[in-house]
Amino acid sequence: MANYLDISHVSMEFPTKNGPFKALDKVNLKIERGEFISLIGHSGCGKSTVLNIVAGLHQATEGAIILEGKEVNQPGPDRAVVFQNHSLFPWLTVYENVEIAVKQIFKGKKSRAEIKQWVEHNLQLVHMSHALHKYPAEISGGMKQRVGIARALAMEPKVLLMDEPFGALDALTRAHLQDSLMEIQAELNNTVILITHDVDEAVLLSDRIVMMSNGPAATIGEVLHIDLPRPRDRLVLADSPEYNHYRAEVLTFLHQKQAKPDVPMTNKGQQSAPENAQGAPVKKPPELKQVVGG
Ligand SMILES: Nc1ncnc2c1ncn2[C@@H]1O[C@H](COP(=O)(O)OP(=O)(O)OP(=O)(O)O)[C@@H](O)[C@H]1O
Repeated sequence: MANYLDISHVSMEFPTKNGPFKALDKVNLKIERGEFISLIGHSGCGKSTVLNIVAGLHQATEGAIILEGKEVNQPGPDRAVVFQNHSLFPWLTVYENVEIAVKQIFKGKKSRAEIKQWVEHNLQLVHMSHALHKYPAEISGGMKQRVGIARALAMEPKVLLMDEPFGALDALTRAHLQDSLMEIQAELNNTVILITHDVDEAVLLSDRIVMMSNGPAATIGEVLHIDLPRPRDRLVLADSPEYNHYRAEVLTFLHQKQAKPDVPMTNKGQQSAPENAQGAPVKKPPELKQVVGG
C-alpha cells in the first residue's frame, strides 16, 4: 500500500535563548508499508529530530505525520523506538524486560501462556533464548541491544524507529546485528526508519537511503533507491559493482555535495570525529557522538 507513513511538510523550530532555531524545513517523505528507510546526513542535520517527530516525542512546528491515514502527534505503541543506548530496566531480567512491554500492549488480548510464548518467540528472533533469565548487567552491549530490538518487535509496531541502534557497538557485533535485522526483516517485513552514520550499513539494509542536507533548516537532499536483490550477503556485495556504485553515491553526497568544513562543530558544540580510510568514523571517547565526517 502506498503512503503508509507520510511525513508531510514537516518543519521544526526550537526556541533557544538566542531566538528560534530552525532545525528542519519542509521535510517530505512518503514511506510504503514494509519499506526499510535509512536516514543519513552529517551530525546535527536533524535526523533525530525527524525520528522524534515521527515517534511523537517532539511536535513539529509545521506539517504533520500521517500513519495509515491518521495524524499522529503523540507517542504510541504503533511506533516503537530503539535508541543507541539500550534502555533496559536493570532490575528486570532479559525475559521480564520484554514481558513488561508485551503485557502493556496485549493486556486482555493474550492469555498468560500466549504472552510467555510471544516473549520467548521475539527473544528467539534476536538469538537471545539462551539468556532469558540474565540481568542486563550480566550481558554484553550487543546482547542488550538485541533485547531492546526484541522488545520493540514484540510490541508489533506499525513502524520501527531506530536511532543509531548499533552506533555504540564494535564492528563485528554490529555486523552480526545487521545480519539478524535483515533476517527479521525478511520474516516480518516491518516498516523501518533507521538513523545511521554508517554508509555500508545504510546500503546493506535499506530499500531507500534518504540523505539530508546540512542544517540549519535542513531538509531531504536526495533519495537513493537501493535496488539490490535480497537476501543480501555482505561478503558477496563487497565485490558487487552495483553495491559500490550506491556506496559511492552516498559518499559523494556527504563529502562533496554536502561537504562540511575540516573541523565542523554542530550547534550542540560537538566536534566531529575523524574518519578511517573506508570513510567510517573512528572510535572516540563516549562523550563525543560519532558523525559521518567532515
Ligand atoms: N531541544 C533542542 N533545542 C534547540 N536545538 C535543538 C534541540 N534539539 C536539537 N536541536 C538542534 O537541531 C539540530 C538537529 O539536531 P538533531 O539531533 O536532530 O541532529 P542529528 O542529525 O540527529 O545529529 P547527530 O547525528 O549528531 O545525532 C541541531 O543543530 C541541534 O543542535
